[in-house]
Amino acid sequence: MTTTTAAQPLLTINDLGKQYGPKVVLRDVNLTIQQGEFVALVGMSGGGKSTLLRLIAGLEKMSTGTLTYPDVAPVIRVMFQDDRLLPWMTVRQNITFKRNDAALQARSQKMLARVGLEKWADQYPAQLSGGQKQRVALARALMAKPQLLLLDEPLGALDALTRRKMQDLILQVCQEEQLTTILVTHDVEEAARMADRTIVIKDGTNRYAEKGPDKDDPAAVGVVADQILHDIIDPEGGPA
Ligand SMILES: Nc1ncnc2c1ncn2[C@@H]1O[C@H](COP(=O)(O)OP(=O)(O)OP(=O)(O)O)[C@@H](O)[C@H]1O
Repeated sequence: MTTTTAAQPLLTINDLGKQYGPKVVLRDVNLTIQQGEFVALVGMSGGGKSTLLRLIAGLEKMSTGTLTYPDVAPVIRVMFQDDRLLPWMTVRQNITFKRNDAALQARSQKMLARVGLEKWADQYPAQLSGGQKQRVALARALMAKPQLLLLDEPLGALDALTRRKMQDLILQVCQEEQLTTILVTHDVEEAARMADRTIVIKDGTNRYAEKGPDKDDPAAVGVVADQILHDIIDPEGGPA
């Protein structure tokens, strides 16, 4: 997503560190996320990407450092790899939690339309495909009109074609809703394809940042994906 207005920080992370007991998972993370930016976090498995996302979400406390919002604290929603839908509720109930408020019902209708599921509103999660369930999870995340959407491998369990369609849907929705988005992914091509900027988390810190390709040039995605992969595996990598 390309922003046309001058970049304004949505959140700033300074010298962030996270330990679990003696185990240091993150250290010296310094990062600024701009409003409207789509940022991907990539890196080796166990490198601390999801931990960083949970810290940003406020689901865990950092051990050291600060996370500040130059403006007001944004409304944040998280989408995970598993859809976390309630099986005893219909699609609509899963996103409205059975509240009957008229504005909420209207927004649920709009969000279901946005993710292409109006016709599935009265079905139960067990009747949906994996991709459809993730669409419901996306609609649910959007209900609160978040400013910051955190995506923790939400497409990891989907087949390649469904995944590609979901990438496009997420990009479109993020643009329409003017969201700032942080995506954790294992897939370097997904990062290159979706993100304005990809941050490589390595040795517990943010080592590299790769700018996303021109979205109108499909061939450029592969070039950026290769560079991200190189950053991840480069044994000589220094600080960003
Ligand atoms: N609650 C916890 N207690 C102890 N260790 C934890 C806890 N949560 C995460 N860790 C450890 O922190 C490290 C980073 O985990 P994290 O899930 O953030 O990595 P990741 O980069 O997201 O990995 P993956 O790509 O495999 O999902 C791992 O070694 C993990 O075992």
